[in-house]
Amino acid sequence: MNIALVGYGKMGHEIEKIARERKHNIVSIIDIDNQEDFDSNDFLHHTDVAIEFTRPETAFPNYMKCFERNIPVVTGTTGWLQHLEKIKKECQENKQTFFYASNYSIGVNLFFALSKFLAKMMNNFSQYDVSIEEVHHVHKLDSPSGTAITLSEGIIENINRKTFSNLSIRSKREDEVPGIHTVIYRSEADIISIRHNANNRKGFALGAILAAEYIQKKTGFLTMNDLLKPILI
Ligand SMILES: NC(=O)C1=CN([C@@H]2O[C@H](COP(=O)(O)OP(=O)(O)OC[C@H]3O[C@@H](n4cnc5c(N)ncnc54)[C@H](O)[C@@H]3O)[C@@H](O)[C@H]2O)C=CC1
Ligand SMILES: O=C(O)C1=N[C@H](C(=O)O)C[C@H](O)C1
Repeated sequence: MNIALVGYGKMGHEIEKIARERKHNIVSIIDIDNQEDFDSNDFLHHTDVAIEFTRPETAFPNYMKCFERNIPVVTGTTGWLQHLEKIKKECQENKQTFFYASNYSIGVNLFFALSKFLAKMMNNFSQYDVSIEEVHHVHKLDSPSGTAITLSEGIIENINRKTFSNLSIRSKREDEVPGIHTVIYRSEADIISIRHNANNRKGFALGAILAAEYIQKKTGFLTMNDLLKPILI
């Protein structure tokens, strides 16, 4: 598979390593200083997928640049969801290919499923109040994290008494923490919590490559639910 990396920061570098281990080719690397490479021969004619990890405000313009050139996109950038409907429309009306996950780690996606299952049970136990905590490195630009937003959606879908306005999400920024997410249920009598703690960025990078492999010859708006459907209960 021929990959273009859009964004060559912490995630871009990690994805490059895993892509090469899996014998994929990196045909172009586009960062802030070489935007003209969106019109290079390699990007236009030799790219099977663009893997985009940049910044909240640059993500949507980058997606549009890829769509204008009919290049499929796998992205993990968070903090751009105000544009979600426009992206879905592009996929539907112009047959573009777009894969987004707020978190590509397989472990986090198991954690999402576990959190939904717990929320479904907690719908019957109103003595518990639920909240989310997330901790990330000090360089993170968006808050709350994309992962915390996905966790909150899974909880709100399953607990009738919970809405976006009464579900508390606490965000902390500390040192170089790759990402910790905790869902906490507190009652007067006890506390139940479940946590995912990323040791490094390898799981995010591998998941993004798996998504890029998965979307080959597919069109539409795709997520980890599509990728993991055969293996998640
Ligand atoms: N979905 C997931 O599993 C994960 C998502 N992320 C998200 O991915 C994004 C990137 O994370 P990191 O790599 O840690 O950030 P980073 O700050 O290390 O790297 C971002 C890179 O994008 C470049 N960039 C800025 N504007 C650009 C533009 N217009 N075009 C191309 N490149 C541009 C920067 O120069 C930098 O090299 C963040 O939004 C973060 O929240 C991070 C880890 C996992
Ligand atoms: O910025 C990060 O680093 C991460 N961002 C994603 C998020 O916002 O949830 C995924 C992961 O937690 C790392």
